[in-house]
Amino acid sequence: MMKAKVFIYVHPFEGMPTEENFRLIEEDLPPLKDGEFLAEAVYLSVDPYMRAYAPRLKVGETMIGSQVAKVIESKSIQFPIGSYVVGVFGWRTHTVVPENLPVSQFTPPPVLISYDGSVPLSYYLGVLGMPGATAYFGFLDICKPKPGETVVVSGAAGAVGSHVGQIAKIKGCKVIGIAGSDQKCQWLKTIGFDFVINYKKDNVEQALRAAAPNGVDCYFDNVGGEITTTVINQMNRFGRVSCCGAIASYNDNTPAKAIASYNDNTPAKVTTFLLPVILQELEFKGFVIYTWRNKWNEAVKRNQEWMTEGKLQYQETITEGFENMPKALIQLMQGKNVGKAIVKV
Ligand SMILES: NC(=O)C1=CN([C@@H]2O[C@H](COP(=O)(O)OP(=O)(O)OC[C@H]3O[C@@H](n4cnc5c(N)ncnc54)[C@H](OP(=O)(O)O)[C@@H]3O)[C@@H](O)[C@H]2O)C=CC1
Ligand SMILES: C/C=C/C(C)=O
Repeated sequence: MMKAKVFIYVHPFEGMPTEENFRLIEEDLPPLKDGEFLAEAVYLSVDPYMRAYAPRLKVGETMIGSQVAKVIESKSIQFPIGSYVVGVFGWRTHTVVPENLPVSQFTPPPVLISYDGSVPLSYYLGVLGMPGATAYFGFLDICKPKPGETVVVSGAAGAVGSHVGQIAKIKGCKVIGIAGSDQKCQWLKTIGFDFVINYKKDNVEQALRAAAPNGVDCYFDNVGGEITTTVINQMNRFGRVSCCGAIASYNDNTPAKAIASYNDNTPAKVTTFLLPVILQELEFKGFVIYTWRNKWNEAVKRNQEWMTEGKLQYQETITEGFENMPKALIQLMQGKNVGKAIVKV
């Protein structure tokens, strides 16, 4: 009988995730029924939404997450043995998957990868996967950048942010990245960002005024909190804000704190960006990337072309060993990843 290693969510998060929030168990897997396949994880994705989403899980449920897996047994014509698949199977080494897995807002159906060996399989969890599609559609469809415009990206050295900044350069924009270390800022310069701000060291308000003396036209927001208030207060009329993530508040459990500044959790502070939204007539749009599920291939194809053309650089932070999933998530929340965070089984 096949056994799976599985991380379950055993203690609800309070603040930063800890190893105690999870327990590693072994699960006996049943034999396959018609229409099912057995997926063996090769790489697992480590994403901020895991911290944000997990409070919706019941204690004892499998942690949510996606993976690239190899089909090692199959009773499904759609998913033959030897093929590779990307699926939201959770933090598990092995999974029996029905080919018609129920779909929800955060759990798209498993997708076969047309894998030719030209890039590592892990890229399908990053630049050629969900974060790559997030950068592509979340920036182009919502910010609608024009050549010559000034674009600010927060969380700039992460999987999504580093990609958005490079698309903005491809589109002829001036790009300012905000990230949490000098090492990250240095890397952003090497991949083409025009200006960088280390929000842990610099005065963001002043540094942004210096980098964008004519104001900001597009803001791709990965973090929320005080950085967002600061950027929105420097936006030009008819500017566009793509509200992608709010990681600055993911470790706060109370809704009031979750929308307020991460430094000064007074709910009143949140109103300080509503006036510029109104007076500058800004477009402010939140999104969940799976809404673009039916156009996914457009992003994969374009991102692949940009990589081949040398216009899109990509970096991963890879942690070895399935048992290190909790550690990798904690490190991501601490800002220790550069580019896409991945666990190799
Ligand atoms: N709407 C959607 O459909 C999607 C949304 N997202 C969101 O996009 C954002 C980026 O995701 P992704 O690129 O995968 O993750 P990243 O690779 O950017 O990793 C997270 C980074 O966030 C930064 N960070 C952590 N805490 C804070 C804080 N308090 N304030 C500012 N920055 C912080 C850290 O970098 P640093 O050292 O710079 O602090 C850390 O490395 C997340 O908010 C995520 O939830 C992602 C995918 C889809
Ligand atoms: C699909 C991912 C969503 C967030 C908020 O990270």
